[in-house]
Order: sequence, then structure tokens, then C-alpha cells
Amino acid sequence: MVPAIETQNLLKEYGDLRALDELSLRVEEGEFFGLLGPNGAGKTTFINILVGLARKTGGDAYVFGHDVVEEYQQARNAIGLAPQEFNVDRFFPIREVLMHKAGYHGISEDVAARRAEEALERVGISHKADERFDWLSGGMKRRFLLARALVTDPDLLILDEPTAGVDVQLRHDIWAVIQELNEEGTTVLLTTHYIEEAERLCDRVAIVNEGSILDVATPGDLMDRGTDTIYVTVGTAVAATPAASAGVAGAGTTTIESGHLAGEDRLVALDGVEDVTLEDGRLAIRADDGGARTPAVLNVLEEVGHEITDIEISRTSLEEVFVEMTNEKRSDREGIEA
Ligand SMILES: Nc1ncnc2c1ncn2[C@@H]1O[C@H](COP(=O)(O)OP(=O)(O)OP(=O)(O)O)[C@@H](O)[C@H]1O
Repeated sequence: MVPAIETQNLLKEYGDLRALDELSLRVEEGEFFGLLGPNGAGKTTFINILVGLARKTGGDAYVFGHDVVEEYQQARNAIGLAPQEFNVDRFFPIREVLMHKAGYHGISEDVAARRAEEALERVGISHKADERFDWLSGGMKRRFLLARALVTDPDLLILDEPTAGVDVQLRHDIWAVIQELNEEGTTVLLTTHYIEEAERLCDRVAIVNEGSILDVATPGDLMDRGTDTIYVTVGTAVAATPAASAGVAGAGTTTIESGHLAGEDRLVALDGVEDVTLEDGRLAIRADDGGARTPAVLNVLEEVGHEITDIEISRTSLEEVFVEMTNEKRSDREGIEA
């Protein structure tokens, strides 16, 4: 199957700055794919090259097999773009703006009129069809950008931070619309700063930093790589070492006074367990794949005679993994430069 997006060693330089540093990526048809990265990572530059708004310095980029430079029109016709910026013609009613957009992509006037109506309906602003963009509220402007991306009935929908600065209700409405489109077969490429958005919507995500891809995986796989914490409340009192009470991993975290937790040495020796501390009176056992380690942890505690009164497993969030990955990259670079 031809991928929806394929880039090979895509390079974009602005003078000395490499906005994209030989970035290779493949997004399959029908996927809901997320690009995550800090400000300036190169996400918008990547999108701009796909839609012909920026010219690549090197490498190749294809949309449904069409070279984005050599076969610009075919590639562009396959894409519906909702950009970050409000770059909308402000002098016409929004229905007409949609019809002009469809016309530009070779769609006949009657089909364009129907598509415009459907797109406005889909995003919930058909009652504003005869108003100008400037007269819409901020939330409606976001909805309109999505409608404009949909009016050409694209096979690939590209959304550059579609929910930046919108309220919770609108965010959920936008999620519902794009999820429905994806279920109907539209490939979606989404950039976002909201990790929750990526976790909830994306089949796979690429973590982008300084123009390169650090990793591509499902949100679940990425989260599995982080360290989870198993919180266990035991009936027996456990003493903390006063000297360490300033905390090693945050407020309320203390190390356990030597000899004050029966079975501590056995817990620490378990596969995957990194350390055991006290957090607000509960045992906090840091372990990779916390869910899988919990039975062994509980066995040890029970065998040495603790009464277990409560258990909670706190999974690493995608956000923590993301921050860790992008920080590692930064400290690698600083290490080299030092
Ligand atoms: N026209 C331009 N001229 C010079 N530098 C540019 C230009 N456009 C982007 N850059 C630089 O390229 C890098 C990547 O920018 P880009 O906008 O693609 O990042 P981004 O990941 O989309 O960031 P954000 O999340 O803030 O939107 C940044 O260092 C940016 O300053």
C-alpha cells in the first residue's frame, strides 16, 4: 500500500539553522499519527514542506506517492490543512471562503456549495455561514479552520495544533469530529503540545526534537518505557531516615530508615524494581512495567508479615517520557559541546 506520507532524509535549512535534519518518516494510509515536540522542533516546517508552503533543502517527500515538488498539485489536492495561524480571507462570508477554496482545487460550483454546507454542519457553525471570519468568536474561528480543511474531502487531514488555546468543551468537540473522520478512513497527521491529546487520539506518535525524530511508537509503548510507581500502604509503621527527610524525588519523599522495612532488601532485588522509598507514609516502589511487577512486590510484603491495606499503581505519563527523551537529547548535546 502506498503510504499517506513518506519522507526520506528530509532537510530544511534556514541559513545555519537545520529546521529539519534528514528526517525520515512513514505514515500509513488510515493512521491517526501524532507529531510531538517542543517549540521549534520542526513540526510546522515539516507540514509546510508537505503542503508546498516551504521548499525543502534536500531529501524527498511524498504524499500518497506524489512528490510534493514534482507533483505538487496532486499531492496538495490530497491534503486538507488546518494551520496554526488564522490565515483566512476576511472580506467574504465564510461559506464563500469555503467555496473559493474548493474551486481552487478544481471542484465544480454545485459540489463546492454542498461541501461547504456539509463542512460547516460537521463542525457545528452552519448558522454562521453568511458571516465573515472576523465576526466569529475565537472558538468558531478554530472550528472554521477545520471546516476549510474538510471542504475538499481530503484523504489526508493535517492539523497543526488544532486545539491550541481552546476551552475544554471545544477541544472535545474537535476531537470527536477528527476521530469520526479517521474512522471513516481519512489519514490524520496532528501536531500537538497536549500530550493528553496524543494519548487519546493517536495510533502512533513521533517525538521530534531539533529537526530529527527521537522515536516513533504507539503512545502505550512509549509509556511502557517509563518508570511506574507502585504505592502500597502497609499496616506496620515504617520509619524514615531523618537525614534524608529533605526528600530525594520530591516533596514528601523520604528514604526508609535502615532495618525499618522488613523485606526491603528482597523488594529491591526483584526484577525491574529500581528503589523503595516512603511517600507521605506509603511505600513507593519505583519499577518499570509496574502492573507486571505488582504481584511479586505484594508476595514479598505478605511473606515478611506486612498487612497490606491499599495499593495504587501510578503509570508514567507520555508527558514524563517525552520530557525525559527531549532532556536526554539536550544534555547529550551540551555534553558534547562542553
Ligand atoms: N522562515 C523561517 N526563517 C528562519 N527560521 C525559521 C523559519 N521558519 C521556522 N524557522 C526556524 O525553524 C525551526 C523550526 O520551526 P518550526 O516552526 O517548524 O517548529 P515547530 O516544531 O512547529 O514549533 P512550534 O511548536 O513552536 O510551532 C525553529 O528554530 C524556527 O525558528
